[in-house]
Amino acid sequence: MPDRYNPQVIDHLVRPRNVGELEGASGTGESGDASCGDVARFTVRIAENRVEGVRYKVYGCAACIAAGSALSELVSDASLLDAARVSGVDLEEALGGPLPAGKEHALTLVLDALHKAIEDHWNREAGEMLVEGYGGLRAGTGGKKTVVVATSGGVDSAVTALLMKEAGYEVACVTFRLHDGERGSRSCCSPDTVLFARDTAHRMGLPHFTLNLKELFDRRVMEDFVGSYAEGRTPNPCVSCNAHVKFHAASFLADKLGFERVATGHYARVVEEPEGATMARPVDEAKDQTYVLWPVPRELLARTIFPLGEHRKEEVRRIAEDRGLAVAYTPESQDICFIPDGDYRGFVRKSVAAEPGEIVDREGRALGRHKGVVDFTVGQRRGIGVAAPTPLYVTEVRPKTGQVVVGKKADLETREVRVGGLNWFLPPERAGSVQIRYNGRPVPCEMEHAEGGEVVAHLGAPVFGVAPGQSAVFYDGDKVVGGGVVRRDT
Ligand SMILES: Nc1ncnc2c1ncn2[C@@H]1O[C@H](COP(=O)(O)OP(=O)(O)OP(=O)(O)O)[C@@H](O)[C@H]1O
Repeated sequence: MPDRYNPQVIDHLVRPRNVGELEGASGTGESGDASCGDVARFTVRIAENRVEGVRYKVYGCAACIAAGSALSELVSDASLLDAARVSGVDLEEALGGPLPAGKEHALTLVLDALHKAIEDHWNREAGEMLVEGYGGLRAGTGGKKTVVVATSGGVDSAVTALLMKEAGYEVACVTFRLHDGERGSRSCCSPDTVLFARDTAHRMGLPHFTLNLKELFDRRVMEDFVGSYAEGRTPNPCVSCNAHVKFHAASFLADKLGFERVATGHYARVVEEPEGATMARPVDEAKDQTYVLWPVPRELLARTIFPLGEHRKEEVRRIAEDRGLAVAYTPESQDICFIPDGDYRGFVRKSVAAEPGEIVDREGRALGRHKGVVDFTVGQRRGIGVAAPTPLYVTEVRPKTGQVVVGKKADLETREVRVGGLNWFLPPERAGSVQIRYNGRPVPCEMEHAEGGEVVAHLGAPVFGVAPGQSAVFYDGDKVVGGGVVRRDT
């Protein structure tokens, strides 16, 4: 590492390019803060996926000023995809080689400011999509080999992007800012998920974009999660995210870039049936995510690729290792991404005022008191707080009266389930079995149509502890016929 600046750095210092603020910018981004000591600000004007104009300002060290200047030069008049592909290594090259020790952060700082400006551009383009979700759903034609890959900074999505690239696709990566609980959203200098995902994309030579979906995620996923507990339902936030957020946002970006397909690192397969695209269980049964993917709209599924559906998790890690991806060793993600400590009751309690109420048996006899229905779900055994000779289970939560009903395990037995909010990939008549838990086994079922477009599934074997709000997913062998949400009463 050199102990002084290269001539290229000095040149950018003496004659900084593109300094200032752009009039009529379509995006503005800032990175760094007073605690880092350096702040970089980029303004960009993007039209028809080209960077028509770029200006930057830096308050900070000489390395940051020179890096800002060099970056602005690299992306000026470039296609948006090329601009989003510029990596720290490219920038270093433009500056004549490595910066002196302790100055490398300049590269990350200015790149982050540029990417935030592009993110701001998308935010302005997206408008309502960032709050309501994307409405322009359509299938890809499958003609052009172009794909937007949703990358989260983990091994699965990184390998997805790599496999798509190796299959001859033109790939653009996108990372969504979903909530503040994720690693990152802090300063540019912290180990941030977005920075990591970007760096991973750049190391594969791929462009990377960021979309801020916090408001959409808050409305469609977190509020639903909290509200469900308050109403005595058992929500699945991954299902709501797949229903409204990830796939829609990836499709929005694909449409803006003129790309045909979208891909994620989910373990599932898309298969063609005479009726159209449907989903099937993946090769790696232990990683099967079809249970949480049922609400993906059919139009979107038709443009979706799940390359990991053909691989086992061990292979995915091996591919990452073989290709030298740093993500090869990232840990498995936790259950609920926005509750990193796993204390979801605590999370819900912060948002809803819990009212105390009665614990009763099936006949309505009071057995004790509780501090709020939000603390209970159907099937729960622990933490009921009532002594009994045989184990007690929560068999029903009644939010209106504040009652929690408890009983024996046998009382949890369910033989029929009413399901609404349905999304079908195949004709409902093809459903031969239904799965009602993420890690549950499918049980044979017969379907009866009910009022309001809902169905009642008559189960061929009893299922214990079915809670309203859970997903019920119908299968024909390993194919997903459709899915919906368990209603309170049959
Ligand atoms: N914040 C995010 N931004 C972009 N894509 C995301 C994000 N979170 C999840 N995804 C996409 O959804 C897929 C499944 O998400 P899940 O939370 O199950 O991650 P995962 O199996 O741990 O995958 P990974 O190893 O890629 O993090 C990811 O592989 C990725 O394609």
